[in-house]
Amino acid sequence: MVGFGNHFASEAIAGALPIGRNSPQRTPFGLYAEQLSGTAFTAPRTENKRSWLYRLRPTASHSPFTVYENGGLLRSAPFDEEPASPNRLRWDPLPLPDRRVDFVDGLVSYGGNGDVAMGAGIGIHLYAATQSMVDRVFQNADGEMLIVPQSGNLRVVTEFGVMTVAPLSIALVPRGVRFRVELPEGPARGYVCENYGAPFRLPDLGPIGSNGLANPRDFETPAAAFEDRDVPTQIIQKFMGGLFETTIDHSPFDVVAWHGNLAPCRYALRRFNTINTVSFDHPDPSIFTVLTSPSETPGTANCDFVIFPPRWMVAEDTFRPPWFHRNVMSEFMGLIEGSYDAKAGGFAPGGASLHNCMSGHGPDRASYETATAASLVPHRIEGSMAFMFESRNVIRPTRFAAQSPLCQEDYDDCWADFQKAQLP
Ligand SMILES: O=C(O)Cc1cc(O)ccc1O
Ligand SMILES: [Fe+2]
Repeated sequence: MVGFGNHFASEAIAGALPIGRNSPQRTPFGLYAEQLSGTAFTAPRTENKRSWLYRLRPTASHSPFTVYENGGLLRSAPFDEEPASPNRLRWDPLPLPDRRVDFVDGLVSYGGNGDVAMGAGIGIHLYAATQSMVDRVFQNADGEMLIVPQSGNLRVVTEFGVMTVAPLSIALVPRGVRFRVELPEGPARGYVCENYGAPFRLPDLGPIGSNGLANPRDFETPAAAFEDRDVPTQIIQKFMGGLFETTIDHSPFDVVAWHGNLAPCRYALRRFNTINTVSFDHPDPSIFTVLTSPSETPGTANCDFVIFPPRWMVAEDTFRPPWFHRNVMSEFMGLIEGSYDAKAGGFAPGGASLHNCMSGHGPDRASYETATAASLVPHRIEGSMAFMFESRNVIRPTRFAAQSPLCQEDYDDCWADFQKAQLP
């Protein structure tokens, strides 16, 4: 079903969805009606998100959660394992584990900001998984999950239905929605932005007008699909930064029908309507925002999800790659495929970089030299997809990220030995 944030109605069995009311005295087939809220009941109508789920058994029926110790590298805000540092960081790609690890156990946190307890900030994770989740599901009370596959297809089974998500697509799973990640074609790797703050939404378009960037109808939400499987199923819940587990005696993907505007969706990044200069100068990358999680300060995002898709570069008398800059916002970047126009080397698909508040960065020396010498004919950037999680607050690396051998010790060298400008 298409449309970002639309009000959908879907039933996997005809007649399962109550008509004209949410909670009739007796529901069709004796299904259990359950409301899932994504915003406060009293949030303004334009922001309000909730869905009604009609399921074989109530979610409420379960025994207490106990601590889940997976010894893994998943961390949460506040990110205070390492002292804050203004240094620029870049990482080689995260290798696939040589053992059997699923999506949940394969999450490795690189950093983040804010505080889960305050519902503010983000957690940034990479995943590297070699096996499907089997009879276990994940539920995140701390935030919604923006999943950015880099290699390997994911089959994301959710309470609302099933989505196949391939590299160059993203999936957005709302806070609290249970899901299971299967790897239908083998190992998978990618990035996750765990958003503790306001749910991601489409950015305003201002003078761009009523179309462009990510168009609402290109977001796809699965139709209702359910499992009627009475097998022990482990629920792993992330709550206030910790992982907890309980086991129920059936699949929680037992939602036969649902309606509402809170639901998972996927989006193919190649559908992005990239808008850029047709005259001169390199515009600010906000022109490439796919989704934004606003903060309380207008125009100052808790997180922007920004992509750098294939596009024509036509700017005249312009240094075309990203310029040198110092940004009040903090920038975590990843690369899905190809190469990035500000970095001639060292930023590989599956790798990552972090340029925090006021840290000088920009084109490396090789990119600078190429771009200042290039003939400014129309040029197409092809086969490349970088992205950025850009946040109003400093992104603190985890101990793993700061101390891992993947962290490139020589990153600063890419900006060494620029020739001094020559005055007349
Ligand atoms: O630092 C980066 O590479 C991201 C970025 C890209 C761009 O086109 C302009 C500014 C910016 O921060
Ligand atoms: Fe930048």
